[in-house]
Amino acid sequence: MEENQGSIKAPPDVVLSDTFTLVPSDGLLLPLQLTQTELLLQVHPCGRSGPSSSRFLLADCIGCHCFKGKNQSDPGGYFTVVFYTLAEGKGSTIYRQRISKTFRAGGSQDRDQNMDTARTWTQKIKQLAKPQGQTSVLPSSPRLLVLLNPYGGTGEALHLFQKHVTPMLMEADINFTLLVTEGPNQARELVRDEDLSRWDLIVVMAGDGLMFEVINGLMERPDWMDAIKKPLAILPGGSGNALAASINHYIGHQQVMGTKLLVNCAFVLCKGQPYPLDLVSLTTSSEKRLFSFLSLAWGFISDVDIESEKYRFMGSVRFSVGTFVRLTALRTYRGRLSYVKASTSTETISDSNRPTLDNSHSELQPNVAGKELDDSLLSPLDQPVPSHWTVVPEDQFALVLAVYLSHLGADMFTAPMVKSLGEGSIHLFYATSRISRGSLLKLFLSMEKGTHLETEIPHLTHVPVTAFRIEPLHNTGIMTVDGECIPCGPIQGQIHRGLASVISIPSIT
Ligand SMILES: Nc1ncnc2c1ncn2[C@@H]1O[C@H](COP(=O)(O)OP(=O)(O)OP(=O)(O)O)[C@@H](O)[C@H]1O
Repeated sequence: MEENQGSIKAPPDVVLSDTFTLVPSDGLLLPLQLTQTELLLQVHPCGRSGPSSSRFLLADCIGCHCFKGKNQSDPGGYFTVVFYTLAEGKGSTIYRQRISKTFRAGGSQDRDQNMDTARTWTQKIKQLAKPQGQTSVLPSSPRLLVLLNPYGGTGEALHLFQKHVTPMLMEADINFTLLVTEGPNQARELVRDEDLSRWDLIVVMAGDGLMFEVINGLMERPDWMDAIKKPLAILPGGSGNALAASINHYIGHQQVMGTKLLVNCAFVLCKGQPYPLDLVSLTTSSEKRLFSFLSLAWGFISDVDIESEKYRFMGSVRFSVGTFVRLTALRTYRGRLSYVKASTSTETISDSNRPTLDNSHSELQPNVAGKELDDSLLSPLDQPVPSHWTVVPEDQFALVLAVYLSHLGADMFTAPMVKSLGEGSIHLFYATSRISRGSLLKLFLSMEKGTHLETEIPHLTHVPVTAFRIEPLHNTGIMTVDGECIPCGPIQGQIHRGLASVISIPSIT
């Protein structure tokens, strides 16, 4: 919202213009104008102190409703407009905050006429508040299935959903069915067997672990090719919340955590459209196939992730505590690492050239052989990697991380080079045992702001790749996929660009 000192200059594209009383107010009639992009309210007549006009962006508007006055003798017609504007909160952080404005139309003695005016404004505001210039893939009243893990993060997901998300969805006229999960794998089995035509959107209010379950459940279906295109949405309710933080970053929102991140993401859910999400197909030596949207970690990062489970009550601080604990007794792991370098043409996708769901232009588009998704870059795990692969000589590693989103957690801006969803690149980081504890500490302390790669860190390598293979020499240690623990052993993967679909909005910057 912007406030101006001068009177409203007549904008060139006025759609509606009238005078209303602001409720509650001192009864003054105030001029209100609706343009294609804004609602402009003249608050005070010129010459009086204080801001004279307020401007609200329709891009920030999630809903508008009209209603009659409570009192039968009141002939007024009312409408309330709800915005989630970017505003500075405590500690100078900028995040979305609710502003609602209620107007009373009382130009006539006839209640029906005043209600007609309120209805006309409501309908026009709702129409113009829809994302403009984009073909909407979702219906105007989408049917949402919300899967919520009550034990994610600090165990407050249900309370946070009811307090912050339910009111927003109601104001945005979005219906939802809430399913609170009762244990691990329930969500995976549900999406695997569900009649997906009942839902327009599957929303995950949890951490990245539940989203991992949902994606793998969809990929286990016989109709996975269609099922994996079902739009997914994330609301942060876990302790890591990497997908939520990454989308928040790509949009241009400031890095925030907790309820601020939740409100930003709930706004995205109300206003968003599906965007392509890359998946990495992972194969283990037991022929098990997994689909990952975030990361594969071996060594320091997965050790911290899993060993810090016991500090879960601390929320995301658990990762910082876990980092200090593990640094004092750093473990290293012997193994081999190989990869296919990404071609330098892997470009950042701006909103204007972003591939649509059906029209991705990359050579990394999913390749379907028969009914299987073909990992064309990979050879079987029990055979050597193809000759064009780069092979890192066998070494002792402190960490190996393959990450495909910008954030590994709400305050872990691990891959600042990732600017948008669906870029088609895996960012492979590895550090050998020669890295010093001091360097590792510096790396993790500066990761919060994403400044860790601004100076060279000896013995840490970063390379963008499209496929990789990790071969631990001993099956000890911890490996995680999207933060979930898997048995440690040989594993390889390749990226499939835009295979899944996730709700986001265009960048605001
Ligand atoms: N009702 C439940 N009880 C116990 N575990 C559950 C339940 N529902 C889901 N789970 C499991 O909990 C695990 C972690 O869930 P989730 O990702 O939501 O939280 P988190 O680990 O706190 O967050 P993050 O993954 O972002 O760190 C998932 O593997 C999921 O299978």
